[in-house]
Amino acid sequence: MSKYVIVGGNKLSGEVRVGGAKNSVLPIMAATVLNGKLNVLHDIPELSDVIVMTKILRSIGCSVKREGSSLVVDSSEMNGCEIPEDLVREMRSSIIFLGAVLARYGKVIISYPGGCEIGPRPIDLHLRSLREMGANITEKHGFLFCEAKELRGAEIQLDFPSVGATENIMLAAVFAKGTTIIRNAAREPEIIDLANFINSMGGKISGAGSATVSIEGVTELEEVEHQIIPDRIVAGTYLAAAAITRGSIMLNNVIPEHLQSILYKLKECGCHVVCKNNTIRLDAPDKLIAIDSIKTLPYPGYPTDMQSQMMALMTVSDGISVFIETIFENRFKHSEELMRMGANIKVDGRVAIVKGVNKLTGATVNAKDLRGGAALILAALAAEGKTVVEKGHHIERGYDYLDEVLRSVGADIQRI
Ligand SMILES: CC(=O)N[C@H]1[C@@H](OP(=O)(O)OP(=O)(O)OC[C@H]2O[C@@H](n3ccc(=O)[nH]c3=O)[C@H](O)[C@@H]2O)O[C@H](CO)[C@@H](O)[C@@H]1O
Ligand SMILES: C=C(OP(=O)(O)O)C(=O)O
Repeated sequence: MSKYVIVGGNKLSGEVRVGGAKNSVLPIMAATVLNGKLNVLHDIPELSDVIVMTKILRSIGCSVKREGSSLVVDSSEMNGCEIPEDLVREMRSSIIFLGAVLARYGKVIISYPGGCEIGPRPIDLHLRSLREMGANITEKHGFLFCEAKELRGAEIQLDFPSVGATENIMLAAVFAKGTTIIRNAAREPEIIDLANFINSMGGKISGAGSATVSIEGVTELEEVEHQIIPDRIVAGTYLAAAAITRGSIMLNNVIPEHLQSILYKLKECGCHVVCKNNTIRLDAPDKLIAIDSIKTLPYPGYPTDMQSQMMALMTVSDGISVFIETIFENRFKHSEELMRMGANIKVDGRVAIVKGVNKLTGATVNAKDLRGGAALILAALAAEGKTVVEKGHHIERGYDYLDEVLRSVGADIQRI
């Protein structure tokens, strides 16, 4: 198991190119089963989640080849609909095979998904919606047996704008008879990327990025080549890394519009931020100002996936910040580890109160989940002395070459 050893105190300075978004790549990889043809995907990060997705695709007969930063998936020889349980339990996104394989094969057997422990992550909205489209789903011994001779278009009202449920419905609806309308759909940029991918193959999806998405069923899809959008959370994490070290950074290959809620908070804590075309430059102040409150919300609200990194930043700010986590029930596990480093944090259910301290001190800490792990790396960059962040595999689900990238902008960090 990997760990990261960091000696804090270096101001970061330099340029970083941001790669493709994990949360776009994973559903799009699942969507490659749809066309039964060649799919060429560009800007694919080297993440452990991408490796798991690759193994799943291969297990059902697809060929997957990495060519530099591109991935070539040929789904013409797909010959199975049973998704291996050990792989499904490794990550949440495996559940997106539910809609994709059902659409292509008319049948799928899949277990309940695993992933980071950040609170309960039910899939009731996914299942209810697919049932509304005519899927017959039975649940037994932790497995889902789904079948649909023909899926039909339906008007689906989501109780919550779930990212995964919106994606599963979009995928299932691609070949459905008639039109499917999703109301209260998730509006994340990754939903638009998935829709663009499907439309490039000949699908008919409109409204992605708004609360109402409409999918008209088609009968066939073509070969496709697609560029994945840049990862807004990775971008936000590197901006926060520069901010916590009182440094500066220039990010290339970003879509500033996707980071508006994050940039707004970084400006509130005193950072100077300039966006120009596909770049963002951040210069940090000598002393960060505490942000009054951060409430996580579905896009375009402040993302839950940037909550822990911003908390790391607030541990060394001037004043008190309140965090309200509305998306996941148990996403403050990093706070205990930050406290080992000298942070002053009180957690009560979904609320955390952070009182800024003058300095953090290096310690041995555990990454408990992906973004919480990233938050510990950020804290370590600012802390006095040496920090060891153990259980680095969580971090490698979402950040590739993290140590190399941070070293290239001046950090003292080693991956062991
Ligand atoms: C691979 C990927 O894209 N992951 C992202 C996706 O996860 P994911 O797609 O799992 O997140 P959802 O938007 O579905 O979940 C948000 C909330 O809705 C609840 N819920 C969801 C589905 C359901 O059937 N029932 C239900 O109650 C969840 O428990 C959670 O509390 O969006 C999250 C919220 O922005 C991000 O943190 C994840 O990084
Ligand atoms: C929670 C996350 O991802 P996943 O949904 O893949 O677990 C995340 O990216 O922070």
